[in-house]
Amino acid sequence: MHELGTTSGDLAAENESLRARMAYLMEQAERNHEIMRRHQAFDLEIVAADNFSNLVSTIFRSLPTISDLDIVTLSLVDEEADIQTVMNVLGVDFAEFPQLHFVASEASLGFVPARSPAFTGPPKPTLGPYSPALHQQMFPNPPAGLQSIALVPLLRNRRLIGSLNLGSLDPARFTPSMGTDFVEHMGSIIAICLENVISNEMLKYIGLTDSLTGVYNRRYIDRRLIEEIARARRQAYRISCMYIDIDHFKQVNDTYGHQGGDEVLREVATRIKTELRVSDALGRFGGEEFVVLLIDADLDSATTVAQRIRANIAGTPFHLSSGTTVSLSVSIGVATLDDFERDHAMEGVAHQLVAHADTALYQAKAEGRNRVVSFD
Ligand SMILES: Nc1nc2c(ncn2[C@@H]2O[C@H](COP(=O)(O)OP(=O)(O)OP(=O)(O)O)[C@@H](O)[C@H]2O)c(=O)[nH]1
Repeated sequence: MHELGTTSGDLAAENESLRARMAYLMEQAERNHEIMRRHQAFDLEIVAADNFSNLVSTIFRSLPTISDLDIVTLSLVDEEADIQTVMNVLGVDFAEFPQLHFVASEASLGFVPARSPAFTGPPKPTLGPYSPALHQQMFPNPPAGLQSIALVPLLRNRRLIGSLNLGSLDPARFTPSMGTDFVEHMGSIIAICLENVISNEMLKYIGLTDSLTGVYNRRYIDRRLIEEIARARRQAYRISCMYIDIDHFKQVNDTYGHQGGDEVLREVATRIKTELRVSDALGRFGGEEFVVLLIDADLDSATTVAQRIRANIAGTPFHLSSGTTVSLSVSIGVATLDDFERDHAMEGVAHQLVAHADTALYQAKAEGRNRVVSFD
């Protein structure tokens, strides 16, 4: 009897403990389910991001919340700074993303020893304590009290494209003994999304720019002009246009060959750009003609900028890679949008603005070249 009583008491206690364990497991399962649900929602969100800015801002905004992290940063390999060039042209403001930085090589991410011919397998995530000396590059502005970190390699076709860097104030959040499946999965989705948006942005860039000089092409300038006219009307500011043509460019080609001509075109584009504001847009309209849209500039200020460009080109000879030096000049026509044009259709106004600048350019050529003429 006594034994039986003890046994049923034990059973009751065991039952109780099993129930508690069960409840705990259920709670865990629910929590895991919730985490999975949030991560799936995050995956969908980043897959839907249609450009570079949207993708990185989603990562930096959502990942700390859904993964309960204190800092998330991203290091991207950009060997020739192509990604940065393209994103700059497409208007990405990197100042908005202090958690994003670029490195010049895969090796500088630290996953692959710099000189390691023996390296074969893909790099694995690094989990463990945060060390300011080791992780300064990944966390340039770490939160106070950062304790543990996970550096997750971003791989595409066995190529390391970057590193997703996660940090926590909790020392137990990432430890070397932890499994890495979860962060690897996260890294692989982010890597695919990054590669996709970067390729898309590259295509966009190619469609809008001139491959020889890297400045915008005519298609972009035509489209941008319409947008700027609409904005200028709403916000009541002036836009002006410059038509620039290199004088006697045919002689450059005839004397120094097509390659010499191409070098001159690149250098002219670079010099024009140095005289412009970032809000202005420079395009090559084919051959040796460039067009500049000057935003928030009246005829006087546009003419002043044009004179600076003319003086820059005429004042400093061009050094070609063959060792030859060429002296050049440009002729520039300048025109501005007048207030009365506000009532006209935008396409017509855009066309007229460029045509006026072209007429002024024609006059500059007729008057002897190396000069600026304003349309009035
Ligand atoms: N190198 C190079 N030359 C080009 C390119 N596109 C057009 N050209 C050349 O640009 C020259 C334009 O010459 P023209 O239109 O006669 O004018 P110009 O010699 O500059 O004379 P003015 O404009 O009257 O001062 C031609 O020789 C074209 O072959 C290009 O992409 N690269």
